[in-house]
This record gives sequence, C-alpha cells and structure tokens, in this order.
Amino acid sequence: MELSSLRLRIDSLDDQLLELLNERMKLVKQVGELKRATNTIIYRPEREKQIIDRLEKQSTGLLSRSAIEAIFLEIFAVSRNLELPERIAYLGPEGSFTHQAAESRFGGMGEYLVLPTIHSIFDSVETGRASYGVVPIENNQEGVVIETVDLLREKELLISAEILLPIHFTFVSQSDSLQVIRRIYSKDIAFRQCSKFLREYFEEANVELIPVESTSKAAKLASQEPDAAAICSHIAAKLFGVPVLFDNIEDSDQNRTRFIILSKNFVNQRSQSDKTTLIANLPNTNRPGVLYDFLKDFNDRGINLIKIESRPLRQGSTFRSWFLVEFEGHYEEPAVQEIMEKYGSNLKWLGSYVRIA
Ligand SMILES: O=C(O)C(=O)C[C@]1(C(=O)O)C=C[C@@H](O)C=C1
Repeated sequence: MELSSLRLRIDSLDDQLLELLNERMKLVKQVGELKRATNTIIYRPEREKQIIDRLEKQSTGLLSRSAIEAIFLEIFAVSRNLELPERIAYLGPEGSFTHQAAESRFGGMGEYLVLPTIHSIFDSVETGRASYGVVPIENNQEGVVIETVDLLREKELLISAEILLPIHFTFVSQSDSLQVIRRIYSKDIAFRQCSKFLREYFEEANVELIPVESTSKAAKLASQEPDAAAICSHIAAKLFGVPVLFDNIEDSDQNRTRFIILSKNFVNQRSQSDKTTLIANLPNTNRPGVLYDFLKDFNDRGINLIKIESRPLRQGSTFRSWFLVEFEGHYEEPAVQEIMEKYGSNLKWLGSYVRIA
C-alpha cells in the first residue's frame, strides 16, 4: 500500500482512539467526583497494575508489556490530573534520574516541584506543599541511599509505591566529531560506571574528565561548549537539546535504581504481589538471639524477607542498631498482622505496595 493511503488509515484510527480516550476521561471524571465526595485517595498504583496486567494478557498484537505500560501509565497520569491535579516533588535538578523516574509514573503533564535535597522532598510532602515525593532509595551496584533510609525513620511519611529505573547513560555533544572533544563533563559515579566506553574511545585522546555535581549540569555545560561532551541521562540530553552521539554507554546493563514515592496517609489495597517496608527498633540487641528471634518470626510464618539494612541508633557510645526491613506481603495479611502485634511499638510500618523490584 502507498504511504498516503497508509497515513489515511492511521488518521482514521487516531480519530477513534481520541474518541475512546475522551469517553474514558468522562468516566474517570466521575470516579474523581466520587472520590472527592468520599475523600478517598486518587492515586491507586495497585489498580493501575491490575489494568496493565489484564491488558497484557488480552493483547494479541505487536505491543509488548513495556509498550502497553508506557502508553497506559501516561493515560493514568492524565486521568489523575483530571480527577485532581496534585503536585509531585522530586529530587532535582531537572534532567536527573529521579526526574526521569517521576515522569515515568506521573507523566509529562504532571505539576512538578524540583527540590535540591532529599530532606527538602520529605519536608514538602510533610507540610503538604506536594502530595507526593520521589526519592532514590537504593542502587543495585552502589547500595542504599542512607539519607532516604534515615529520614524514613525520622519522619512520619509512608511509601505508596516503588519505581525501578534502569540506569542508562548517554554520551552527548554539540560536536559530531569525537576528535574535537577536549572535555567531558559528568558526575564522578557516572565516569566510574562508563569506564569501558571512556577507555575504548578516549584512552589515546587528550581529553579532560571534569566531575560536576549532577549529570544535568554536565549536559547544560556540554550544550554551551562546542568542544565539550557530557555523560548524562536521556532526559537531560532532551532538556538541554544536546545531540546524543552514543546511547547506553554504561559498563553494566544491570545497573538499576529503585525509587520510592512518599506520601501522607496512604493505604494500598492488596494486589497479587506486594512488598512491605518497616523500621524495627528491637529491644536490647545486645542480648543473644534478639535479631535471630525476630528473623525467625518471619521464617516461621513463611514470609520471604527481601532486605535488612542496619543503621546506627546513635545512643551514646554504644554500637546498637535499628533496621530497615523489607519483605514480600501486605500489611493486611494475617501472618504480617501477627508480627506487627507481637512487636507492637518496636515496629514502624512504612507502607505495603505493589512489588516491582
Ligand atoms: O480506578 C480509579 O480509582 C481511578 O481513579 C481511575 C484510574 C484510571 O485512569 O483508570 C486513575 C487513577 C488511579 O491511579 C487508578 C485508575
């Protein structure tokens, strides 16, 4: 078939898609009105997952799960905006991986508040300046983000969802010839994680690697200096309009960062695959068996522990710790309830949400 007739058919399908999307939004608006009348939460990640799971099973065409997810997460983001526009704070600067994580869940139309520190994100959600806050909690190559973990204990916020982002670096420059490049800007951690690429392409060259505080700043500098390049996120390259010369230049394609979405007063309903995060302040961990007994309580109930991270209690000169604990399951499951009851105020529940990582 000819290009013009293929395009005509595409136009006709787009008309139908638009009509259906408008129909969908009418229903969403009604859901929003119901929710506002009953004062219930707009963002329901477990419902969104249920829709995507169902569509994936039903799909017989060319769309993969991630394609379905990309399209529908954007539709949900527009829906939520229509139900009630809510502000989302994320750890900046613009073009950071946290920005990319936030957009992957709250869409391109979200109203964002860009803040400079993890602490300021917690504060903005606590004071209600933002309804949600997006912060990194761990990277699978570098470990947990201590500031996030410590603030989860200190503050009274909940985790409503998690986001898993593959960390891909791009090499960007205004110059289309590598010979011209004299300087490469990036974060020190990004230089470390792209060392093979740098060795392969710039070992012999007289090029200076200049660490800056963020990969977005690197992209900005590269956008202004024709003989410079940057290693940055895709979103930063787009934001500062610097052409991408190489994609996915990281040494390991297994590099992932996990982000959490913080909020106040959030309760997810159970889904088929949930994760719970809590803080454990165990009484007197100097007595033999206290930590063992605690872990055994999970094992005895068939609960799969995913993570236990210890942090200093900072009580005088002791070496006592508190723990961030994550396990498979939802707060409402009887086995989890038993543990919560047994340890009472020694445990602080931080949220049960759809497990992605
Ligand atoms: O089902 C709901 O609770 C809705 O608000 C609708 C909808 C959707 O677009 O399908 C939108 C937002 C929620 O996060 C989940 C689903």
